[in-house]
Amino acid sequence: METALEATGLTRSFSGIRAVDDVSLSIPAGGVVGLIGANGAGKTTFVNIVTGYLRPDSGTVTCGTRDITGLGPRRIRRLGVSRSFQIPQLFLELTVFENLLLAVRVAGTNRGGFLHPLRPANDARAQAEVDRMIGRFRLEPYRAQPVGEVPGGIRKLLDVAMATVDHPQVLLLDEPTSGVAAKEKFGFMDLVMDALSEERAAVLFVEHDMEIVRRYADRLIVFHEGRVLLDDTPEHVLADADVRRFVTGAKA
Ligand SMILES: Nc1ncnc2c1ncn2[C@@H]1O[C@H](COP(=O)(O)OP(=O)(O)OP(=O)(O)O)[C@@H](O)[C@H]1O
Repeated sequence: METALEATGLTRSFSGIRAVDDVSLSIPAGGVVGLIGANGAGKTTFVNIVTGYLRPDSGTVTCGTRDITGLGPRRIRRLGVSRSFQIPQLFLELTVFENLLLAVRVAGTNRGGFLHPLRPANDARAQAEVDRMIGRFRLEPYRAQPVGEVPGGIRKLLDVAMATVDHPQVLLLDEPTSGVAAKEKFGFMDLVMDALSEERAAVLFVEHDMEIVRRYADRLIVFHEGRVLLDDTPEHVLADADVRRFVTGAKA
């Protein structure tokens, strides 16, 4: 199967502590992979390295056949690896439409070269891409509302939509359901996963909610103290004694 993203031997220390320690993993094109682990296991550090927010001390990251190790976040975004954040990074005074337009400009793979993110909204292609995302993520009712006035769940959805503009090959979602009301989490994930599947993006999502990983991941990777403890089907991983002991806290 074609590989969308591959990390090999990634290592990163902070003050002598190995937050990510010789991690190798791959995400197949179109795959949906969950990443779990206790607090401090290195999940966010891994996502930050892959998306260019942190440099690794050693190791490589490739997207398709392209080596993206150590490139900056914008460059990596343009090469097809995108992310959302645990706490959405949005402009609260701007509308949903305007936030998406900024995301399209920043993603800026746009055939004509780089567009300044704050240029007036006058190019048809960018607006068409925004309209496509508004439809894909069912954001039409909120289109003209300032983001500061929309519900938290809609902000999370908008954050994922902003990460999805311009056809990324791989999306890394950092705790997509944190901040989403418990009764809305499945509806939220159904919408997100359907949209990402339609976009044919591979997904790696960091998640603490085991109901969510069981339902949406077709493979699960477990981090423990910066290393890959297990990489298998959700069924096998969630039944594993070490995973129960170190991560999920469930009794064997
Ligand atoms: N910028 C930093 N400076 C110093 N230490 C850091 C930094 N970022 C992460 N760490 C440390 O690296 C280790 C891994 O942290 P990381 O945030 O990647 O874990 P995590 O699995 O994402 O945890 P959580 O589930 O709580 O978000 C922790 O010991 C953390 O304290």
